[in-house]
Amino acid sequence: MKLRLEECCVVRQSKTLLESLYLSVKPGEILAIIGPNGAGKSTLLRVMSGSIQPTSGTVWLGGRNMAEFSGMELAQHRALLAQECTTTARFSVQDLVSMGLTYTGKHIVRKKKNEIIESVLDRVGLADFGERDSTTLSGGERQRAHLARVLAQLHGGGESRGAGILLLDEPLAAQDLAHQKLIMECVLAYAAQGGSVVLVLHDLNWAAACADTIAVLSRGRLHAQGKPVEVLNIHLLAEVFGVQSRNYVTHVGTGRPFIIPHDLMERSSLRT
Ligand SMILES: Nc1ncnc2c1ncn2[C@@H]1O[C@H](COP(=O)(O)OP(=O)(O)OP(=O)(O)O)[C@@H](O)[C@H]1O
Repeated sequence: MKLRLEECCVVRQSKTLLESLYLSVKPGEILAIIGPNGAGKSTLLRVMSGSIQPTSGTVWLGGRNMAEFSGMELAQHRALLAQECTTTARFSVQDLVSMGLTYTGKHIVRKKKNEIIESVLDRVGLADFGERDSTTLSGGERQRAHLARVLAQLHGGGESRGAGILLLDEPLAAQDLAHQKLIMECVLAYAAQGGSVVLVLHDLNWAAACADTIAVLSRGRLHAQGKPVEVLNIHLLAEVFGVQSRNYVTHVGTGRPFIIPHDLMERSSLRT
């Protein structure tokens, strides 16, 4: 199902958080949203998920205005992993994940629900954590438990292989390298099955390595949009992030850019 934003603006307390945005993601595509702190990335993701309405403009989901979707319909088609996932009540991890099935798993029998929960926990590297009190999880484990909840939601909606939309806000922020890789594998697998994925990422190299399209937000505006190789360059780093870098390299095998903090490395080597 295609998701498309048409001239979307968000204004809060007379401040424009998003300005006249046009953006789309189609089935099978991975879209990475990058930009400095406060650029409007999380706000954009919330608009794309339908959890907040744009002040003006329209979000189209499969050709229908998203504002017309019921909560149940939205739950079946898209799932949002928010930037901060807190867990205060003492649910077990499997109960936390089963909350993803509250709407979309109503018709599913208990045995099948348990299979879904087991499968998504395995995918996020928490196969042995089902019985654990979720308030005792580490930051990275907690984020992955919530990712499992979100995957379960789409699974219950029948969108595990197909037209669902997975919206992830900084899913790598709390993860070590092995788990960053595991999560990006989940993302690639979901897109390979025909799903759409929208990721807010601060790590530009993961965006460069895995995204089909990168959208660069700066002060609520779409500064640039295109393939990683078209978008990521030293001019962008200077203009949008205010970081001067003399160089970046291109990965020989794939032709995708890889950004190295070249100047910092040179300065560090002077200290040794
Ligand atoms: N309800 C609100 N009222 C006023 N300003 C808001 C409101 N919500 C968000 N903002 C501001 O809008 C801007 C965009 O916020 P948003 O969370 O979308 O940024 P972001 O790009 O995700 O940032 P980060 O990389 O730091 O997570 C920020 O300056 C934030 O302080």
